[in-house]
Amino acid sequence: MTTETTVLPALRQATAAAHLEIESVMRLDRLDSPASLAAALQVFESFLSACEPMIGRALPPGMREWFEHHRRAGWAAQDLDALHTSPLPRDAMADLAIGSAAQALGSLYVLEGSALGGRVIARHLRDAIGVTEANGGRYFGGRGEHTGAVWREFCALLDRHIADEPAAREQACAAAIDTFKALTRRLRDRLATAPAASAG
Ligand SMILES: C=CC1=C(C)/C(=C/C2=NC(=C\c3[nH]c(/C=C4\NC(=O)C(C)=C4C=C)c(C)c3CCC(=O)O)/C(CCC(=O)O)=C2C)NC1=O
Repeated sequence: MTTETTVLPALRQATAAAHLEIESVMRLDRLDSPASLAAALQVFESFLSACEPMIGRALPPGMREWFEHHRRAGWAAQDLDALHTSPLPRDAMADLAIGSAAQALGSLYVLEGSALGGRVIARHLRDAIGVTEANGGRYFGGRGEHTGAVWREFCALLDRHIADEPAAREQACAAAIDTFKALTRRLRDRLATAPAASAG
């Protein structure tokens, strides 16, 4: 038995640098036109479409049903449709291995954590470029007023389902770092080449 009762502080600490790095690439002020929003959404849609099935297969069985109700790739796809933007080609995500339950939990920490920005981002999209849930803001608007409750639910499930041993925590932390890095790389590549202003 360890005395540490939650894996969350370990995940936060392990991913602190990777988190800062992604924030420097994915700043809100870069979502300043429908075209730049669409470029970012292409990356999130492609990333989630590849990661969610990997995570779903590897999660502890007791978490799979919760996960099925909280997948978000479809929201990003819906937004691309509303913005008349094609999805990117399917991504094999060869640089991200999610094989164990601990790895799936660590990776899902990153995806669920990112949803915490929902309300801030929704307000920004509405005020800056007139985007609402109906015309491209479904993914970033996220769970709205339920955001905090879903996050607390996820944190409780994380603690319940992670094996109480150092190796499981280490795997979860490594997978969380890898998830941040894989997404950061794709955002950096896409946002470097995306149009800076609205293509109309
Ligand atoms: C795209 C814009 C975008 C924005 C502007 C954004 C904003 C916020 N992210 C937050 C927290 C987290 N964010 C991440 C991961 C990513 N953050 C990112 O920006 C990207 C891209 C990520 C990865 C997918 C994680 C793991 C946590 C949990 C940290 C924890 O509690 O352990 C909070 C809450 C801050 C607080 O109240 O503590 C806000 C406001 N989220 C976005 O996706």
